[in-house]
Amino acid sequence: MAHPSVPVVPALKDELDIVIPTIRNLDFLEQWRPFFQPYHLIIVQDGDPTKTIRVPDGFDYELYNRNDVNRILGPKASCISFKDSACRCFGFLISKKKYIFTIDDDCFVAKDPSGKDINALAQHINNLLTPSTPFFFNTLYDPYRDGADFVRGYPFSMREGAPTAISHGLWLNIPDYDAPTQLVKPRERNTRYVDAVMTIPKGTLFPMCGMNLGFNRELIGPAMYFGLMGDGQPIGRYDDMWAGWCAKVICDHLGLGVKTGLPYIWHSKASNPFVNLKKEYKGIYWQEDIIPFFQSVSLPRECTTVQKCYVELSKLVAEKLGHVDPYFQKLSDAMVTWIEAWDELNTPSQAASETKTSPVNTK
Ligand SMILES: O=c1ccn([C@@H]2O[C@H](COP(=O)(O)OP(=O)(O)O[C@H]3OC[C@H](O)[C@H](O)[C@H]3O)[C@@H](O)[C@H]2O)c(=O)[nH]1
Ligand SMILES: [Mn+2]
Repeated sequence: MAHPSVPVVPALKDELDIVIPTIRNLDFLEQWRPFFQPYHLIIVQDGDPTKTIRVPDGFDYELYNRNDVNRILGPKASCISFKDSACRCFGFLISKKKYIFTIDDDCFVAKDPSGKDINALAQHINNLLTPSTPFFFNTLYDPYRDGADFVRGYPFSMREGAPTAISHGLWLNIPDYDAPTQLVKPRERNTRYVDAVMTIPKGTLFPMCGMNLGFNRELIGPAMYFGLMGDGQPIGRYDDMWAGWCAKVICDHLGLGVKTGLPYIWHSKASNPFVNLKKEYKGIYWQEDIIPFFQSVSLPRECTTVQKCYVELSKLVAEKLGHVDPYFQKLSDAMVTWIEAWDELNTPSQAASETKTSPVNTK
């Protein structure tokens, strides 16, 4: 029990950045203020860099537009998508913190069945700070949660679990459906609140959605590249999917865990299914080749770091998916550029020299 006179410091206050990709004013932050205000925000402004993005007063943030991306990365900026939410991964790159939470600007505070506001950030932090169980499924779901445990038959030698790299949250109201599903079910809303957090078993892929996502940047950051999407690219809305597939095979290889389930956010805006179909359609049939590729990936023992795994994966992408479309050679090259940028920005000497055009705003 915290002593009343000692202020409670929010968990990971100085170890976590909140990354928001945006093309609009960030009024949505007003609803998140009780939960987000103590944390530093990294706002990645997409689209026209001359447009001013309004951020509510009282938030500590840094804002990067396309001019900043080009200035900081130089030629390596080619790996950061333009006019697609995939641009958010620049925020992952430029951050210096151990943890990241990323959220879309049309995601609001949801209420649990008791009517209480859900602090999605606190739940992600709890998910990330407790182990995962990728090697043996616990049928009572998250065994580290209050009121739960490992069930009978769960090997005691495996109850220490694995470090959690990713925490994948869900959405009430507008579900993250692909365009064909949106088109045939335009009025479907997700009203089902499932009170569970599960570890995605080792060897199983999953469709990672970027709108309500937390991860440990030190464990898996270099794999969280959201690919080449949007302007000038033949595909969109597969940014988070690509990152999730790459990250999951690397987590499996390195013995790290990925959780999905709580927390929920309230996803308020359905994007246009016709526009989405134009962005997605190649991905819808390419993924019939992409998924078997990721299911077949076996990374060599010498790949002991995320960077080594990722570069090895980029070679396999070119080799095994190059026949699908020339895009995959471009993507393979961009994956290597991303790792070069990651290592360049995250070596102490270089990182310190980065300056920001937009002054860091304090409360
Ligand atoms: O060109 C753009 C368009 C949007 N953004 C920002 O990205 C966030 C998501 O945008 P939005 O909510 O309009 O699209 P959704 O269809 O709901 O997004 C889902 O599917 C695509 C992605 O995978 C995304 O993560 C999913 O949530 C929002 O913050 C926009 O401001 C952008 O940066 N550039
Ligand atoms: Mn949305």
